[in-house]
Amino acid sequence: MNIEIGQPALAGGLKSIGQDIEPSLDAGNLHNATTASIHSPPGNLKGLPATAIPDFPVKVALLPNKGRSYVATRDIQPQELVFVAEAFGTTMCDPWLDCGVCHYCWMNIPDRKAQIRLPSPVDTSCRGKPGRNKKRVPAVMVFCDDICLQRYGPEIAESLCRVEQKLRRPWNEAGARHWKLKALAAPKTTQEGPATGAVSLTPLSLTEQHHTTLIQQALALAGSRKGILGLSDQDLAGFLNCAWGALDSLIAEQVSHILGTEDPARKQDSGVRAYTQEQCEALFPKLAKYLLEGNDEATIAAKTSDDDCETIRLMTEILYRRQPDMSSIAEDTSLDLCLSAERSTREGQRPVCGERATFADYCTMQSNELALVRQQLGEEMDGTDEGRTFCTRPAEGDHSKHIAPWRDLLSILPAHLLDCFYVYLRMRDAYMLLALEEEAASPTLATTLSMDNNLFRAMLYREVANSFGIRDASEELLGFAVFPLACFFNHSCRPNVEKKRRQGNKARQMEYWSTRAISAGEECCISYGDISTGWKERQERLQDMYFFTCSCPRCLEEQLGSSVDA
Ligand SMILES: C[S@@+](CC[C@H](N)C(=O)[O-])C[C@H]1O[C@@H](n2cnc3c(N)ncnc32)[C@H](O)[C@@H]1O
Repeated sequence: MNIEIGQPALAGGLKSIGQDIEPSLDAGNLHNATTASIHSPPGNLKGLPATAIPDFPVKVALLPNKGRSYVATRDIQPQELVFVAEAFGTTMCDPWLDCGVCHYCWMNIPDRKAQIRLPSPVDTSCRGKPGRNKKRVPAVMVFCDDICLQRYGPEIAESLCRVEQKLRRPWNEAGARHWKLKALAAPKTTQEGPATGAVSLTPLSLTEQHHTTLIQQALALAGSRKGILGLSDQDLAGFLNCAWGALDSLIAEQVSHILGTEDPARKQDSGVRAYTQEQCEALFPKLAKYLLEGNDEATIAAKTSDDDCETIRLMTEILYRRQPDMSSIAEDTSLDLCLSAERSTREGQRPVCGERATFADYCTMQSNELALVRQQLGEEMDGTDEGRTFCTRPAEGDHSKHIAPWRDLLSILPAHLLDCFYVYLRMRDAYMLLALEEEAASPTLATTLSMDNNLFRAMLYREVANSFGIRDASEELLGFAVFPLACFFNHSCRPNVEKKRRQGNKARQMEYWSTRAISAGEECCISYGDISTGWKERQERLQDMYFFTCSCPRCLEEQLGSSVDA
């Protein structure tokens, strides 16, 4: 097996391929940097062979029009090991989950008899309500042996299987009827007058606002699809914060109805459950039905797609691996996306090391939210500005008139965002049901799986253009992995570094080797996938998948050649 940077995992799921989109603020601020600044040298190599990389050869620099990049701290010889990184989050493609590829080391399992399959045939983890039989669930993760399972983390593996089980539960019309949306009008004070466009971008203040107020604010920023495409980076981030904030506000409102927490008397009476299992199971399907189809007559998607499950598995693994460094990242879970470029620049100055990555390192990676939203919307519009139309007839018996403002917003949102909403609702549904099952048994689970839109987006849009495809010897794509500490290797069509996955029990580690002599101060680049194609094809692919065009010496030569030929 070898590994190469590949299509972002979302390419198969939420992301659909597009072209010719301007770089966003997330990447843009960094790209516009005018001076190259070289940052601190790397730290030690805890957990990795200390002697492997003497006199650490690379450090992070901020390069004009390229963002952060690794550059050589000294002359590097050909065939030198320059960096080692360990995977932080991984996700295996659906067809491979259950068929002899180890979830820890990604190798074919030589000894099928010794392999470990999770969940075990009788699912002891499925606690459910007292009196319910323990269910048999399909195996979704396979490990070579107990060593691989221990290295991966048995608790994480078990939880992933349980999340998967919830994700795969069917959402059906009959089930959704167990919950009627009980949306209330926005408080009078916040409804007065149209929004001015001066939107507060602080997520904390957003979460406290009523969803209809947030919708007004979003629509004041952009009332059409064309309007969204025309927004500055700052305003697009504000628009997205309002749209996502409205979704969270609506979810919080519905959850508080179900849990009875809007009623202080019921809240105090903690011994009595204010909700039924059916109500809880119906909540998110109902929301999806109203919001994403916008039409009470339509049917809801019965099951989460395999691709979306892949994305959610990756995020769930990251959430679990976040635990040890959660305290240091507490502030960052409510990221203001507008600040992400500034954050990234600042954090690029931290020492880079070969240590095991943390969630903070994950958040240091470049977010590609604005670039992807623009790309997807531009492609979808394809010259027209027509929104979707929704059935506006209120459903009988439902308090849907307060949901109606959603239709104005939903009719102009990029389809990509609706797909993200759907995945988010699926994820929140799975996490809520698991947390309710576990409320007595595992108080930590609710904390681990607590999720809001800021955390979801922080994880989702950093995976985009930063994950590596994992391929076997025959180039079959097995899955994706994120190596946050290696994410500063920029692309060149004439790379001077190549990556090789380690073998055996270090197979989650990636080595980066120089392919030729590199001078001190020179940029160290890998190639993002296939570079055997022609200049035009390469540029289209890089723009499409990574939001930039390459201007390496080879590209400049070939571009010149093609214009001379023409
Ligand atoms: C894996 S990240 C590399 C680190 C990134 N430069 C940063 O500051 O976080 C990939 C992103 O870096 C930028 N990038 C990589 N190679 C580039 C190049 N040759 N020219 C311009 N931008 C590049 C693109 O924005 C791309 O989406």
